[in-house]
Amino acid sequence: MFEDVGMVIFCVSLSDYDQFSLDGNGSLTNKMVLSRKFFETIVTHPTFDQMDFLLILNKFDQFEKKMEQVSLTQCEWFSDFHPVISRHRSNSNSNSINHNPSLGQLASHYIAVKFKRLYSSLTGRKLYVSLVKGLEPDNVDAALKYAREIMKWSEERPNFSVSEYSIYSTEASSFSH
Ligand SMILES: Nc1nc2c(ncn2[C@@H]2O[C@H](COP(=O)(O)OP(=O)(O)OP(=O)(O)O)[C@@H](O)[C@H]2O)c(=O)[nH]1
Repeated sequence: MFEDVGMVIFCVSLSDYDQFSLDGNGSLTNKMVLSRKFFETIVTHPTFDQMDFLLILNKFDQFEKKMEQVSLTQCEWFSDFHPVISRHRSNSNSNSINHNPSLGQLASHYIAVKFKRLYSSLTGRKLYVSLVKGLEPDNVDAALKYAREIMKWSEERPNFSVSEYSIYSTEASSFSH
């Protein structure tokens, strides 16, 4: 715990959705569910009250590959993931904007919305999210640049709330790639 913290960057490995680990009570628990529990603890901690949070969804490269082999519903939190897939979807070039997103892109947006809804229900605030490939330095730099921008916005933010445009619904706004 530190004083003068401007924002919290919380990292989650996307590829954890089919992994298991022992929780504090010694029970085998899905690692994404463990991340969610830890996220809930940090988000509701009084030290971070009213603080901006940036969720980094890391290992997007591994995740895209894994999604082709292992269903996201392996994680109980994601049991309602039923994407509508185009037969002409592309799996490559995940950074491009296209109208046929890969399964990995659909799934990562779904996970971002899950965390955004959870965060909003706990704090009434908006969660910022960034998809990251941690082994690509430019990708990490872009996420950190996004974090600096959020801090700047929050310094400049007037004392009234402004509704923001979102293509993913209110809870799912502010999604960085
Ligand atoms: N492919 C890929 N590997 C990554 C990425 N980010 C980190 N890594 C690699 O992941 C490894 C370490 O990450 P983890 O195994 O998650 O480390 P950890 O948090 O100590 O692991 P656990 O506590 O067991 O979950 C290192 O080998 C990193 O190089 C990424 O975005 N993509």
